[in-house]
Amino acid sequence: MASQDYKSPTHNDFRSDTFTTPSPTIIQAASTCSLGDDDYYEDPDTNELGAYVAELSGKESGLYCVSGVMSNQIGLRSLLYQPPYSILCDSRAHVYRYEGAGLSMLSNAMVYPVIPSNGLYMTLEDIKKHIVLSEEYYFATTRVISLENTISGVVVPIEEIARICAWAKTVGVKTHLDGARLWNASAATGVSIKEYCQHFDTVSLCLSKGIGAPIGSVLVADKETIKIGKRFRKQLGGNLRQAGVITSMAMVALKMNFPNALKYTHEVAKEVAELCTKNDIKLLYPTDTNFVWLDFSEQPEGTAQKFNELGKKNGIRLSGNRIGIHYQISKESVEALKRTILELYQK
Ligand SMILES: Cc1ncc(COP(=O)(O)O)c(C=O)c1O
Ligand SMILES: C[C@@H](O)[C@H](N)C(=O)O
Repeated sequence: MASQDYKSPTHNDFRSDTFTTPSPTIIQAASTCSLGDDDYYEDPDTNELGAYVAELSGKESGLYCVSGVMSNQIGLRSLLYQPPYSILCDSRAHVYRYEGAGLSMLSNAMVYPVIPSNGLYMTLEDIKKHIVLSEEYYFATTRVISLENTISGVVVPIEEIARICAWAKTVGVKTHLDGARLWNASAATGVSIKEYCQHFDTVSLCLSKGIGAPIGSVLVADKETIKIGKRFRKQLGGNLRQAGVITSMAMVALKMNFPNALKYTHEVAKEVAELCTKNDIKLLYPTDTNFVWLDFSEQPEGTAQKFNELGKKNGIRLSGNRIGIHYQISKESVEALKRTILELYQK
């Protein structure tokens, strides 16, 4: 279901779902947006978006942030007091690997990265093995467990989330969810955003990926934590003036695309995964949502580069072994992708 009212310039871009572009319908929202000053929290469209996402998540309050990095870093910082302290997360976590070392520079936090024993997502057993609960002066006591769902496109089971967060509460550790693609987890499992979010103290929800908004994320939490987060957003220069220009578009995108546009991307991803399986092409992770991961570990050096070049020849954009499907990917691009994969493996 590529967006019916327009063909995105990124209809052939499989590098990531961050490449969704606002359709005319989404852009149109900006022409009738409210123009309040969001530094005074007086912009109706921005307040409405925060309240709407908070309602979906079952949290008291939502704070609009201009990026997922900002909402993650504010969410985590708002749960931390008096360093030294540590945050425990998956060794692949975005908050640890791809946010400019924000945890060490903005939060002065140590990070304990954990390689999940099942290779897919951290379990409570993994966490218990690596968490530091001692208050002894030797240690940076773990104050927050940060999960990511989906992680590498894999859905973390709600049962595991419930176990981890319930246990964290018993030992006085806070929990954050990087829910950049929680929309995808919900669309894939039918578990509501609210059911996922109820377990966490803070949740960051991106609107600029599969949802298709041009900019932004929303951090949701209780009122007190969001009040603390507002100070950190101000410090980061994240308080906008007439934010309605972009939050109006985000609201339209969210209402238009969740969950059906995401379900479509999951169907396409499964179709590509099935082609691989049928041709004995190994995948690195299960295709739970909108990412297909080719396993290049047994392929010759330079396979990723060769894949990108073959893609370019076939008119599509690739970025190594991770294939990202977004709702604006065209059918002809999917066919070109399939041809490219079969060419790469000489099938
Ligand atoms: C899992 C995850 N969290 C957070 C982010 C950060 O979002 P943004 O690029 O909007 O800062 C990304 C990247 O897009 C991501 O993949
Ligand atoms: C690379 C990373 O920052 C981005 N979030 C992506 O998944 O494409």
